[in-house]
Amino acid sequence: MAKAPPLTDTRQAITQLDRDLIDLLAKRRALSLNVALSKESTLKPIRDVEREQQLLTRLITEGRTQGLDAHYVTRLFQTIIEDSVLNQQAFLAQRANPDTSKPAYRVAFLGAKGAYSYLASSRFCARQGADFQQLGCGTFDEVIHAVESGQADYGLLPIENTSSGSINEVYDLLQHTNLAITAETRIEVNHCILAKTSQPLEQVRKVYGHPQAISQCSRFLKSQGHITPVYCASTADAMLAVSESTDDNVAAVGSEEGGKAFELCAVEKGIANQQQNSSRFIVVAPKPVEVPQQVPAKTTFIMATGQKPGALVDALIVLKTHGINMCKLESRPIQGNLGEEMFYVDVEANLASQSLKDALAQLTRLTRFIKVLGCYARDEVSPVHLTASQLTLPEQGALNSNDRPLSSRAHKYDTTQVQLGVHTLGSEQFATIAGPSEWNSSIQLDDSAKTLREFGACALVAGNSDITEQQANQVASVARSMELAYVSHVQLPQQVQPLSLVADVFLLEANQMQQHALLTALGRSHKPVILRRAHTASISDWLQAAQLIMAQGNQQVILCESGVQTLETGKRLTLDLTLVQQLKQESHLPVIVEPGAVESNSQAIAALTIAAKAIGADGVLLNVHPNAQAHQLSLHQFETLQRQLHN
Ligand SMILES: C=C(O[C@@H]1C=C(C(=O)O)C=C[C@H]1O)C(=O)O
Repeated sequence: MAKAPPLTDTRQAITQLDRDLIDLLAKRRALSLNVALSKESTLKPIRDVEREQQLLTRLITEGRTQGLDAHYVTRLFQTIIEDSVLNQQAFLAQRANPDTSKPAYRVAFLGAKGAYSYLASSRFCARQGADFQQLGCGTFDEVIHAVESGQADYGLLPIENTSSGSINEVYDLLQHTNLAITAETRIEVNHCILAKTSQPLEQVRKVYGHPQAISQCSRFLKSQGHITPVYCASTADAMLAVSESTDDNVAAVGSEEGGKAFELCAVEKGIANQQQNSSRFIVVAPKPVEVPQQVPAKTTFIMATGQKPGALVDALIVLKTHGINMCKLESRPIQGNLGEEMFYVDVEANLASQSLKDALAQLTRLTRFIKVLGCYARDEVSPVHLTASQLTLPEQGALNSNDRPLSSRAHKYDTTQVQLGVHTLGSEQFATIAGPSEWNSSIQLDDSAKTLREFGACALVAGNSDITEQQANQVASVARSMELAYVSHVQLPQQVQPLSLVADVFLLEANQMQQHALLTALGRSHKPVILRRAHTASISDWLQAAQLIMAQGNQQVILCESGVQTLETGKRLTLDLTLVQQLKQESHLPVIVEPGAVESNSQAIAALTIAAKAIGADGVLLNVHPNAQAHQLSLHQFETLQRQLHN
């Protein structure tokens, strides 16, 4: 075997490479400011998605020749591009507002070093290229006062969190200040349990935290019966309380990064109810700013409509007729005017644009009160997404698709039939694949499987993609004893072969549809694959993913429609049943639907299942559990549904 070079030498070489990377990144950033300057004179928008797509596609191809994975290259460059866009925006915004530029900003925020507001403030200053002079405050009121009195240049206030929602106190304060909103900034919130010493979680007795932080982690904290939550005025206060406590078994809720300011260590990470948890902050200043037209802008205004029926609708129609997109609407009681509401509206438009000027003029005629709180640059760069075909390259040895995709009716006319236990999927009969996503005991799993079998299910699916090998074996043996096919989740390419020994069918999560290596490995296996459509993928992306599997040899692909992302805010999905017909015309692959992915209500799940059958789907995938919760059916509801389906 070749001898490894000395560790210190290799590390030195890596350190040097990292330095070069930093140099290169700084050079790239400087160049992007030149681009911003040309866009300033040509009035071209900062964002150029087409250029980003070309750039990513080229980098992916180049990366591949050097053995770098497409997703790795994409992730890296999405981050680089995000920085480049935000940096260009801040640069042009400063040039448009030269009097705001200073070498250092005094920023007032809630709490002290370590708080999320502190992290957001320092990020805001860094983006503007200014030093951060911190002015920690005890309340939101004090933050506003610090800016109004001239003690601070800017105030930073959290306005909403993806998990706990809007921060009412801040909305209420905005009604009474003359400060303007001049910027927004967003930070990822990664809540941890922070203690003075590294210790097992079981030893922690008390957890200090800001009420917002505690509510964002309510599920985790409830599951830890031995921990009592204690409210503090800010996250920084919570950390301070822990660092000054003589009791080692108290802890704080906060970010790992913030905890370092108090020498606290994370004894548990990722404890928020929502995996993706971010907070949006607004920046307030004495004077409003202008946003250059090349920069995507947002404007916030408040209005009180009359109390007659439809007054709010009338106001919103004004935005619609001027082609203005509203991205947030919040209402708060008007203090002192019982029963009256003030509406806070965020729109994606520049205050300098004619359409917003006209809309606001019309609104002043309709409302009893209206005031613009500010216009500022949008702090959001949604990453460009490449299609599956851009992310993948044909593999050597793979079947050549020519111009007839392997999934198409042009390639094969007859519907593909897949054997699932005793059932033939793709035949005239509608198939039911069902099972619990979790179970408490093997008796419960056994009983569930028995009912499912008795009422016509042909395959058992249990657990989720985190299922352990032991659990998979348990489900497989229950399925076998009931003559049900075992549908197994699979996450990684290396699991495909060992799981093939127990699984009858593989099931992919929607977000795995674009995982090239996994699809390739499944294409080489001999077990049918249920391919869920990614929630943002088009039909052609979906069939491309099927092509990838089929090109490796495995022709047994089942398409599973589990909803596409709508244009609604949040993560709302919609299930387009008309698509089943379209798919069945285009493709010979069997199609099943998963209504529980988009509907939480059991009656709606049942109705969608019946509709799916009526429209020609080959089967359904259902989450069935003895103690059914949202998105699930109880065993009894399953039984009723099956009777309806087979009548
Ligand atoms: C730098 C530019 O501006 C933006 C940033 C890009 C980048 O960092 O590569 C690419 C396209 C634009 O969205 C550009 O237009 O070239």
